[in-house]
Amino acid sequence: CQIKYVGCRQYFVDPDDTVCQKIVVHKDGPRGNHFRRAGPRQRVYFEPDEVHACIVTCGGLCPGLNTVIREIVCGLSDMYGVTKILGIQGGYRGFYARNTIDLTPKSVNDIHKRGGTILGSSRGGHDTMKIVDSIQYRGINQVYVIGGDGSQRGAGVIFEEVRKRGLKVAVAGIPKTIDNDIPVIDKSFGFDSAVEEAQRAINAAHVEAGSADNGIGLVKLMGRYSGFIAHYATLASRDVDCCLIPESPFYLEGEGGLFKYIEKRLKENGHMVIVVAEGAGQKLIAENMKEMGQDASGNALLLDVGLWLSQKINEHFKKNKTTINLKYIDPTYMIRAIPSNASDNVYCTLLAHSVVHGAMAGYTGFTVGQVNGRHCYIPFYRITEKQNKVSITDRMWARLLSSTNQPSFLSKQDVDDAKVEDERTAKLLDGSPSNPKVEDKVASSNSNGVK
Ligand SMILES: Nc1ncnc2c1ncn2[C@@H]1O[C@H](COP(=O)(O)OP(=O)(O)O)[C@@H](O)[C@H]1O
Ligand SMILES: O=P(O)(O)OC[C@H]1O[C@](O)(COP(=O)(O)O)[C@@H](O)[C@@H]1O
Ligand SMILES: [Mg+2]
Repeated sequence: CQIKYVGCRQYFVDPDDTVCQKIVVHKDGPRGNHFRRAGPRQRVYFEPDEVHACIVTCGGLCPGLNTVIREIVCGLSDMYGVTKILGIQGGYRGFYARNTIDLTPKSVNDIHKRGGTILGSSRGGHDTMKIVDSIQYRGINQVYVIGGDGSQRGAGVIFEEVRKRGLKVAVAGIPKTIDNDIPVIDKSFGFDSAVEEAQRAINAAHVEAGSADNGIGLVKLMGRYSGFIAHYATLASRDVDCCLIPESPFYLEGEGGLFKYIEKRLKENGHMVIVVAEGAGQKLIAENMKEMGQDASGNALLLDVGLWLSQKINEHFKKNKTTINLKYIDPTYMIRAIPSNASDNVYCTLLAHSVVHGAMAGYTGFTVGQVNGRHCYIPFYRITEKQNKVSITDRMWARLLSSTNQPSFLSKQDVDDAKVEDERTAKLLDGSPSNPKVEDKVASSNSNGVK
């Protein structure tokens, strides 16, 4: 089967092309992992009229979800002439407990202008047997899962079960996470939009703080285990005096602590802005509050660091008989609910087209992602074995510290621990040097040897 509109041979990707995970290597060192390069193949595995695709969105919202849905539908339809595309509503549990909708280029035409997901999403409800029964019963042979680390783990077990049953089904993921906590890939879609939108909240905090005596603007941003939004929004803004993230422990009292730093900034400048990622300081808060448990997907429910910090700062200055004006802004869900910006829209389009090319070529058990600027197919297990975190020992975090002039809050022990953790992560993600992975093809996983 051939791709519809392709006129020139150069457009196709050589199936043996690979993308290397490590771009900076020692001249005598190992070359590291390579992933299959994404893109259209001259020969594809599925005939368009035999394809029955489905799309599901799982986990929290993220700008760009609708763009990815739109471009999978339009990519399948316009590039390959596929007509049967099903939208699974309400996340994984939608496979067995909810309605489905038919998706056509016409029905998805305008959706990229809207935030959220037209399919709905949910946490929890991943029942592998019921999901694969539903895939089998409906005759679905391409499954597109748009979701974060949890969803990709879910896609991984669906892929295993599909393989066990010998079904001719391609299972493919598109990584979604506003927190940018998926490893290996350069960044996740929606992240740029989130950082841009966060600027509006930081600006407001700065205006409020600057207009009052001893004004303090405190902004909480998302980031459960990874503080990338707070980190990048701080670097982008230049109005932030202190950024607190989950990866970097901090303390309040004494020399080198947050209170002393606030006192110094107020003295120097008369006002200050603090950005805090929602997962920051959780250990510190848990010392005086009860933990909150877990959500339906097993993610930790967080204590509200923004409210807690506001209260602690207010108490501290009251005790010191200093009047301050603290304004706390929590824009988290407002940021998550926006449509994606222009650069994310382009990124979402490329990801969607790349994943369609991969599934049509018969690859399965992979997530599409950009690695060192090139799109490629990454086996599920490579991105689910570790979370992407801000490295507090690398130069990007050092740039932030020099831009805010905040104390590092870290002891030598903290830095040594972070270095050990960074090395462990690098080893785990690098794995053993290998040939291109994703050798899993729908055909080779089919015990009946179809095609
Ligand atoms: N280890 C896992 N195995 C199977 N399904 C999982 C696993 N972890 C999470 N899921 C499912 O993936 C979906 C999304 O997970 P969640 O953690 O809420 O969001 P995200 O995918 O954005 O990280 C949920 O329906 C959840 O049940
Ligand atoms: O209130 P909800 O929907 O559970 O979402 C809160 C969480 O969702 C996130 O935005 C993203 O998490 P996921 O990538 O797991 O969807 C986190 O930053 C935040 O802690
Ligand atoms: Mg997650």
